[in-house]
Amino acid sequence: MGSIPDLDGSLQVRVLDATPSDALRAATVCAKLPGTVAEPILYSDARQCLEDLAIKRTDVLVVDVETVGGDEALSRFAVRCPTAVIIAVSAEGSVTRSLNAMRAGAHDFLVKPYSLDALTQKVRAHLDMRRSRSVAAVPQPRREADPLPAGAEAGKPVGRFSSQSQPMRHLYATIRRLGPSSAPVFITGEAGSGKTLCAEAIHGQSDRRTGRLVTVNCAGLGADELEAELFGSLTGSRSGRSELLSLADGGTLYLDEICDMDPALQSRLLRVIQTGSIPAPLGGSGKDIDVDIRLVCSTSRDPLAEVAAGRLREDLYYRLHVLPVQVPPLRDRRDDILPLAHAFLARFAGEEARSFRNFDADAEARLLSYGWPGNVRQLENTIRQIVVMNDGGSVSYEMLPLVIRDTFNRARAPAEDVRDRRRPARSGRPHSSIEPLWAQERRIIEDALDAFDGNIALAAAALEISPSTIYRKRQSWSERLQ
Ligand SMILES: Nc1ncnc2c1ncn2[C@@H]1O[C@H](COP(=O)(O)OP(=O)(O)OP(=O)(O)O)[C@@H](O)[C@H]1O
Repeated sequence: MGSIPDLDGSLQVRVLDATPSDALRAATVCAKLPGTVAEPILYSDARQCLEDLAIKRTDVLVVDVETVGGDEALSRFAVRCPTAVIIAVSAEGSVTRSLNAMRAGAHDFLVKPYSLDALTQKVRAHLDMRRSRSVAAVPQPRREADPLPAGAEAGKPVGRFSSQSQPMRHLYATIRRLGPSSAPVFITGEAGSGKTLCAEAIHGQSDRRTGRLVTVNCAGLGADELEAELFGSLTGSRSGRSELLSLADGGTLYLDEICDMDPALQSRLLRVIQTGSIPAPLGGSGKDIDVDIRLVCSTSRDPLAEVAAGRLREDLYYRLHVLPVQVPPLRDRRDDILPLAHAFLARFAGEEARSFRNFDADAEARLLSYGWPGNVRQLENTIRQIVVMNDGGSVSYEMLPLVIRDTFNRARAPAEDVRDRRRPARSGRPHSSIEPLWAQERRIIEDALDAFDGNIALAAAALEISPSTIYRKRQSWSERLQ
């Protein structure tokens, strides 16, 4: 049991989910993983799966937390397949549920209904990490120095990046150079440009890749929740220890959108960086805990302007801004647009069983001239939307979403919209009839979900946001309404 995935024979996949359609979806994705994959085994009975894990090899286990019987039970599954990549899925999308699943031994967590793409990416990323770990474990002859790859080699894509433009080749070389250091990295770049991919690649290039990469979206959690998850609390954490920080011990902590972290939390983080230890929770009897964590953080804003505005502590900025990395916006690397569009087209056409193979000349010209304010994420979502809504051999200009086809008209429309919307207020619309922003946002997102029969991936694509934004928003609405 517990052989190295994909290195000695076919990949063995097991899926445990009492809902047959969910089990089948997961199995279909796993069957398409790279390399030789044995026919995935589906279980609806947790006991049968547990018995098989004890005696049969498992490389990938996709497991529904509710079918297993909760997080405690999940840990019994995890100990029976210590080298398998375990992805826990659950209909409950709370941060606590996801953290408990990870504590129980899962490598990653997805909220149902998850997109097939999200599952593929997670399984692939963990398999890649395992593969590089097992290769690293083979003793290498001692060398005087480990030179960095030079020239063209240094500019080859790292991690999950695939683009090849000159600015990106420069970025890959930078990541290779700073990856092995333990100094903090500060990533800047517009939303959707690839900052998360960058953090993953930096972790993958470091000796810490055998440890965890723990990602925290500072914009996605309320101040109290983030504090409890990051620093632990006597009431909120079972052990009284700092849960996320201790999960990242020996690995990398990626703080996404650091400027959104509450200033009081920024002070506590600064103290952890200064002392290299996590203070025991206030009022507790425990001791400070020494940790070895590499910090990588990101922002899509101008960090110095955030310091000037008092949203980012200056002393924290200088502690974190040691190795700066900038991910260029897509409009500044137009050579990437068509190769990325073709790669997304091939991927989504395969996933959605469509026959698209290319773009016609007008469509290509428009993709190239468009500004892509939402960067690679917008391009990815646009291609997915086109593939889902159409079929044919090549993508035509008419298949492009209106916002991309007709920038001039769309650019005028919002201003007119705003004028139209302001008019009723001036004519005496009562203030009490103005709906709060979060409620308007909720209505728009729920309309999109209705339009796509509850499919979060498609609704997110149409709204040009990431599926995780929808999950986060839903979580915050349910908390508001409790
Ligand atoms: N060079 C690339 N090659 C392939 N896919 C990419 C590339 N860059 C970004 N992507 C894809 O684009 C999407 C957005 O990337 P990512 O999440 O890393 O951006 P981000 O800057 O962290 O976004 P945000 O600021 O919203 O958190 C992801 O689905 C990612 O896989």
